[in-house]
Amino acid sequence: MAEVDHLAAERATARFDVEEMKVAWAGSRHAVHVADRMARLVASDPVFRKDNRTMLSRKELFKDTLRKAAHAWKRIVELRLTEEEADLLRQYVDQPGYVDLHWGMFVPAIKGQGTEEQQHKWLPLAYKFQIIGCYAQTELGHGSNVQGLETTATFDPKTDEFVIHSPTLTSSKWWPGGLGKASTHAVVYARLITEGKDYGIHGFIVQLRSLEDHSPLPGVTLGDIGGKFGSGAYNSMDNGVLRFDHVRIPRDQMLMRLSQVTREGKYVHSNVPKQLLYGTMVYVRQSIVADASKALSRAVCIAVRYSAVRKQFGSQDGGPETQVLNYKTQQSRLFPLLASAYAFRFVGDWLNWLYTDVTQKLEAKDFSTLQEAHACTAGLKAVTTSVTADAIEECRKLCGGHGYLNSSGLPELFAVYVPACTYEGDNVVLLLQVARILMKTVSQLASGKQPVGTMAYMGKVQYLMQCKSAVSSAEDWLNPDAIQEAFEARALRMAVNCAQNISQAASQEEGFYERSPDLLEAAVAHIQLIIVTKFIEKVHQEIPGHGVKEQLQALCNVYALYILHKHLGDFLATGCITPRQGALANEQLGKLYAQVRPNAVALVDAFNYTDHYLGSVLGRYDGDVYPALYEEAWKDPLNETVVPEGYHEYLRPLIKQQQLKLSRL
Ligand SMILES: CCC/C=C/C(=O)SCCNC(=O)CCNC(=O)[C@H](O)C(C)(C)COP(=O)([O-])OP(=O)([O-])OC[C@H]1O[C@@H](n2cnc3c(N)ncnc32)[C@H](O)[C@@H]1OP(=O)([O-])[O-]
Ligand SMILES: Cc1cc2nc3c(=O)[nH]c(=O)nc-3n(C[C@H](O)[C@H](O)[C@H](O)COP(=O)(O)OP(=O)(O)OC[C@H]3O[C@@H](n4cnc5c(N)ncnc54)[C@H](O)[C@@H]3O)c2cc1C
Repeated sequence: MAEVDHLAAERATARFDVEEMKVAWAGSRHAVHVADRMARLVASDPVFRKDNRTMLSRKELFKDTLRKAAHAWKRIVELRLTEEEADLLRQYVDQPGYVDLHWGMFVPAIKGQGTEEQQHKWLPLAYKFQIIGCYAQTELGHGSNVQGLETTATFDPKTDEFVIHSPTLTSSKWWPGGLGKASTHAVVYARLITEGKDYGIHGFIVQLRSLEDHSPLPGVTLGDIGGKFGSGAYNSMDNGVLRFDHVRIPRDQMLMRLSQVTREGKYVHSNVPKQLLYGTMVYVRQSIVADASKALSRAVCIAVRYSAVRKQFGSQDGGPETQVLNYKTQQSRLFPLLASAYAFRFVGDWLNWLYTDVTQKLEAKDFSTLQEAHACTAGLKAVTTSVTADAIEECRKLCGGHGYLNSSGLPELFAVYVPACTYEGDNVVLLLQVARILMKTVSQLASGKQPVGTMAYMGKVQYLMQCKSAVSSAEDWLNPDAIQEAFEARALRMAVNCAQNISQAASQEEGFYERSPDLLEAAVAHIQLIIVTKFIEKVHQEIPGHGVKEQLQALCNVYALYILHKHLGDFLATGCITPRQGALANEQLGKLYAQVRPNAVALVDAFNYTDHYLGSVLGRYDGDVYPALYEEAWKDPLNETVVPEGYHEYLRPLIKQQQLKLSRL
């Protein structure tokens, strides 16, 4: 802990119990305790140092990632960490690497799509790192369109094997994390062909590299796809390319939980929806929502603390300069992001609950909630990642010039985070999936079918299509029912408008295609409603700790009214509220910002991040920013010598030449 706390005065103005807010943020006292322990374990270990990361070459960075992953594993084994502790430890190491895909996709794919026998065979190997796996789905030619993948897996009944082949250049697997250099195995998605028939995409476990010397197995060509956006950042990951030339694998390496190929080559599909093949993606999408709140809260923590330290311009009478956090513009840009971090945290918890519930139902062969799980994971993944990526960049701007320095932590955080808008489903593609489900739900309303889950509000169609908001003062917008009604009416009316427009087209498909920009907006409105609803529900729960509930209430209102203000066009165009009511919402928002202001630093302290995890001189807990910035600059390799390399080759001759010219004049 720092000797002098430059943010002490800020912390003293907090009107709530920060320790209890930590519990509300983490989910339980146990969660705070474990996270704290793991974060400190990582921060105190020199192997996990990361302040020099942006200065390493790609090769050095990759080797550093291998070293950290091996050391993390050693610590996990030595300390006999539980699964929960090990996950947290990896999170705090905070360096993308092959282990993310090994634990995050390879293992879940086998768990979700492998038979019990297959799980029994492969999972122990993966759990002990006797094999390292990745998830090889995307190809050079196709990523979003999974049904369009080209790799083939043709069954050969003579040898009881599948022949895995890449028939074209565009069928090369392209992007899988961990594939380029680290993985020994992959779950490969390929078109299953048996008895001359193409049965579409299925998963297969394929060994890629020797377990003795790591060389590629015969028929396998593979490597890294090259450098990516930003210095350091996601370049620690070996995203890879992979081609197969008639590689043979035993039949029992097809993941056979959902469908099987018999010894004779008969294709048998179990009586389950074929979309269960996409289960690993659904699992990862729900975890990405929780990750969004982590990335967003990190950026917000840096920007809030620095805005409290940074001062610009004096008062009229030459008094002390003003903390930039006191500028209303700074507050109106920053506090909605702070509120969004909390909103995403709580909707992430809810989504995790939904996912667990759906998984239990699927195990009991109840598939009724599959569509709800798909719509919520796809939509929330899309909205939370898009907002977070934009917000990290906004936090960089909120930190002025210093935000552009690598030592602020923000450039790297942005570069690591921004592909989340693309991986696990491009956000536009995912929102169009939500829109399709919305249109299906609207079309079923006429038949009297009652929508369920997060679509249930659509059942109130008669009321929501004609209701008028009763808000008549700014304070009325603090009523959760007023907020809920406005968001429900906006989402439903946008969906119904789209459905009406589509119905006028020559065909449903053509109408959907023509109206897809409007459909995106309708999907976003629906997802924002879910986030607002889950935040309101959270605040309705019993929340212990002095002032904690009040702060969360204020943040919930900030989130909802900020969205209302930002998307005012939607609310006005659908007639849910009047321009005057829109103005009242904005007035209330200003009052809420004033309420958040004295609590802002304490609200980011409640994230409980160590300085190591934040990785930012601007976001330091003690607020002692300037000496740290100054010191950090000297660590740059350019400052290793006073006279730079290249001086004698390029600078001196140039200067001397000009001096000579001048002396001749
Ligand atoms: C750390 C970073 C690591 C990154 C890793 C990666 O990126 S890995 C790579 C990540 N790659 C990607 O994320 C690729 C993104 N692309 C995709 O996920 C799919 O290609 C697609 C969903 C866009 C279309 O799929 P399609 O052409 O097969 O389907 P369709 O549109 O014709 O709809 C047919 C029906 O299926 C339903 N349904 C669809 N999905 C699901 C689901 N998950 N669950 C349940 N249901 C689902 C849909 O609602 C519809 O229902 P209806 O109306 O019949 O009742
Ligand atoms: C960092 C990173 C890690 C990754 N890790 C993995 C991994 O481990 N394993 C793996 O298999 N894959 C991985 N991927 C691949 C990733 O899943 C795909 O890139 C992603 O699904 C998007 O597909 P695409 O690249 O084909 O984009 P495209 O679909 O080609 O997108 C291009 C543009 O077309 C638009 N578009 C596409 N279809 C439609 C449509 N129907 N309607 C309207 N617009 C459309 C998109 O919005 C986008 O603007 C990774 C990607 C990245 C960037």
